[in-house]
Amino acid sequence: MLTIKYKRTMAYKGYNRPNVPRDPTNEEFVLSFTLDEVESGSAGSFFEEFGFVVIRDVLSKEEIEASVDDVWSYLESGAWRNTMFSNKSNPVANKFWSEDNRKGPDRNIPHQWDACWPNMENEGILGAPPVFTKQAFLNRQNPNVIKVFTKLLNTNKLIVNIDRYGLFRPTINVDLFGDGTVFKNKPMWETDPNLHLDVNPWEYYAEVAEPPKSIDYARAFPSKLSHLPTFCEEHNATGHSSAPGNQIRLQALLNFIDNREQDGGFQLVPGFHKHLEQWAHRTRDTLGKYKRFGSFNVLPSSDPIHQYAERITMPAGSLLVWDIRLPHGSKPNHSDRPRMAQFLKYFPAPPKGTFKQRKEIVEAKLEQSGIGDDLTATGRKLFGLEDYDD
Ligand SMILES: O=C(O)CCC(=O)C(=O)O
Repeated sequence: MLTIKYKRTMAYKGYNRPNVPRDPTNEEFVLSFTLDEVESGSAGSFFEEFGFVVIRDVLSKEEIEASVDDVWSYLESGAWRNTMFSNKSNPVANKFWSEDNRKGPDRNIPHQWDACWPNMENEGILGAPPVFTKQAFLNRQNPNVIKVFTKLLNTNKLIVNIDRYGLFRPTINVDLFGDGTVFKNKPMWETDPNLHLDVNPWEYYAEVAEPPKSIDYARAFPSKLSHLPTFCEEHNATGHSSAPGNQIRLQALLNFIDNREQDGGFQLVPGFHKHLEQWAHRTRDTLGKYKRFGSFNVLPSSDPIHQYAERITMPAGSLLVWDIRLPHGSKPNHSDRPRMAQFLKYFPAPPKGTFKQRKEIVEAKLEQSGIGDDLTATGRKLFGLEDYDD
């Protein structure tokens, strides 16, 4: 027992945890940067040091309101159900399909949130499928968001992945019927605390680089317009650190409601991007032995790494970007306020023609979303509908 503990602690020898500065104007939040500070490079210097950065005022008040409304509407629509129950044209699904069983719970009646809630509730994610709503697409093509990624990735030829929404239910003083009559604490709505890596560190830092795997976007589902979880994972199949586009890999979220410590939400291990390589070598024959082939690696709750994690709190409308090499995850909600976010990943465009299958699916989903003329020329490239010029 003692030996294992010693070995695990050794894995963090040489890791120097930097102290994350607080916002001098509001101690509830960590230090954040403006879009001008992204331009000037000061946000980038912070990012290099800490492995993450919060950019505030990326979304306008109207965009925040529209996004909050869209997360609730998405919950209510039931569009997060998997294809068996949401795809009318599938003969098996047809047997079960009806307008009634397709709906989700009412945003104003938390009493309904027990019996009917999207899966992945332990993670605070609204169901497994990626989100294809108009507002989610608009946020993905938001010029301010693109500005940040263009600067941090040093290229304007970007692709965005199609990811999900996060919604942590409030757990304190919940107004069950939305009419001020019955209030309950709901500890069972707390999400599981977790730290993980969306990359396989042992593969990323392998002595011999293996070629990256190709992705089947319509994997295992009868209709190419159905469930499609692969979209959320595409950025994780990184392969080796020396592969093209792998020198820096970013993940991000847009935060829609002021997020304080007690609201639960994102946490990370600051500065760990500088230590991951060492850690991967040290843990290759212990942790790595069991998790070798996965690109999603949860760090055991007994691992001392949890003591180094920090909640990243921030105002509504902020964009948080982190390096894929940071162990990260979330902590549960302990307040009367929900936590809401949209997850995003941008990456340099791969060679022309890589996205034939992906393009067909995204094109159909964009049309279904009703984005119409609001799809921008940049959006068409970001979503992979059109190639970038050489
Ligand atoms: O913010 C969260 O709830 C966790 C997000 C996360 O772990 C991820 O996007 O990989």
